[in-house]
Amino acid sequence: MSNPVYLALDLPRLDAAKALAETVKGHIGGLKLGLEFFCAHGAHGVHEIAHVGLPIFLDLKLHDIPNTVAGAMQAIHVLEPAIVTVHASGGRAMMEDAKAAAGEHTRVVAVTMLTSLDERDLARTGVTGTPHEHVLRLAELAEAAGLDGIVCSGHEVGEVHRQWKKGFFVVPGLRPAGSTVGDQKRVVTPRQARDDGASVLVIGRPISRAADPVQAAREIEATL
Ligand SMILES: O=c1ccn([C@@H]2O[C@H](COP(=O)(O)O)[C@@H](O)[C@H]2O)c(=O)[nH]1
Repeated sequence: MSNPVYLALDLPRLDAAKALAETVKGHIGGLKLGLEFFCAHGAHGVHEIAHVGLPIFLDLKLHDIPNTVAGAMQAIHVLEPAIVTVHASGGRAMMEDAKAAAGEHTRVVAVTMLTSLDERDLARTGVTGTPHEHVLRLAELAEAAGLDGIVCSGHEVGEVHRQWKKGFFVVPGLRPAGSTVGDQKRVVTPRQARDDGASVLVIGRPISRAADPVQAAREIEATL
């Protein structure tokens, strides 16, 4: 089985991001480039990181009208990402058009409820029900729209996996036992998420901010 860990390269400097990726590449399965990276370094930065030789996950969390999101998906074809994110709350038509516009080898997955939110935060956005109910509802919508899977926390992935057997599940908000949680609220360990059916484990700061990132990545790998 290939390594399910995608390292989130949320670093401001391209040279530092590339050096970190090169250092830990033997202990991870892919590299996740998010908004911070893409806003700072754009397509050039993605090409640079692609030279490391691991699959690239473009976590752009696209959320706009269907025509605009489809245009953005077409524009990133050339970067050949393995995975791209859109927001499920953008609606079914937007997700359908995003999938139709994506490259043949790109998995399109929908962000359901950010792992930095809890039930109280959700209620404040005007959404009724529990995080569980909200995630399951959006997972159903993403499946109906023909997407490959969703992004959710480790709290929900087990139930979503039972309901969507062939889905592809990306789980961030992962913390090895005893590590700093930071701004994340719905967290589980990497092992727990994998056991509950996660396809991809997104891990950033527990590796990138560790005193020894290789050792941190190795220790996570050993738990899986
Ligand atoms: O719900 C979500 C969706 C995306 N993310 C992203 O994952 C990483 C997590 O980084 P850590 O340092 O391990 O907390 C980050 O790039 C987020 O943008 C998420 O955390 N939650």
